[in-house]
Amino acid sequence: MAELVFFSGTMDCGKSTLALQLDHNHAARGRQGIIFSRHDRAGASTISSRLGLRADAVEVTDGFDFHQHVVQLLSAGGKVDYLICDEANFYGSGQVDQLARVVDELGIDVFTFGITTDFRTKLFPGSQRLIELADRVEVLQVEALCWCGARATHNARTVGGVMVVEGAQVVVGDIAVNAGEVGYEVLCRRHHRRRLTAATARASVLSPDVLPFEDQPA
Ligand SMILES: Nc1ncnc2c1ncn2[C@@H]1O[C@H](COP(=O)(O)OP(=O)(O)O)[C@@H](O)[C@H]1O
Ligand SMILES: Cc1cn([C@H]2C[C@H](O)[C@@H](COP(=O)(O)O)O2)c(=O)[nH]c1=O
Repeated sequence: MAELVFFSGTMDCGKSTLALQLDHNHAARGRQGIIFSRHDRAGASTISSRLGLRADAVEVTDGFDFHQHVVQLLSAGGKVDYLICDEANFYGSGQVDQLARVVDELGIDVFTFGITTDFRTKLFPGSQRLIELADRVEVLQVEALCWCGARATHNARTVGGVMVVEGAQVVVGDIAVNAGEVGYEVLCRRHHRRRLTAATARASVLSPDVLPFEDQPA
């Protein structure tokens, strides 16, 4: 039976890599798939992984209708066995409903990939709907790590390495700490709550305020 699966995790845990691997494995067995993405860092109509893999993809725009797109392809005599949907956190909740229809009414497997929560720990609309509708939610096995070594569970947005908590939900970017640039860093919940990024933790260790006093007068 066809399935709607949501592969989720933090940024940088290997979601796009897995999406491309799944596509490769299914295609190698003669199955016909379509890859979709939205706002990939490498540009429109692309799916890219930090391991260097990249492929063409159909760009999902605001008005895009997955069900209509697949029905049109099938009506034109095309074959569609599965959909790979990357950056699904950026999809609209209605588009996730369309994906569920593709599974239930057309018998096509849909594999979706995305982060669940934004830099403020709030669910993205697309991810929320996937958690509500998916047959399975799979948390990726390759764990991204916080600077402290604990498993990273949250995504922080940074400017010059300092965590920020104001701003638009969607700002395309990468894991980075370049001065002045908007970037992201994955953290454990404890350090996300305390807004302690790698750079701020390093700075607080180096700060004379927190060094033990020596040669104190008696
Ligand atoms: N130079 C490297 N050598 C080995 N693995 C790497 C390297 N660079 C990135 N990776 C792996 O790629 C993962 C990120 O993959 P990617 O598919 O881009 O993640 P996501 O889509 O979840 O943001 C990292 O967690 C790491 O395991
Ligand atoms: C936390 C968070 C992330 N984003 C953006 C940043 C990246 O462009 C993507 C995630 O891509 P990845 O392949 O999972 O690394 O999402 C955002 O727009 N808003 C956020 O709060």
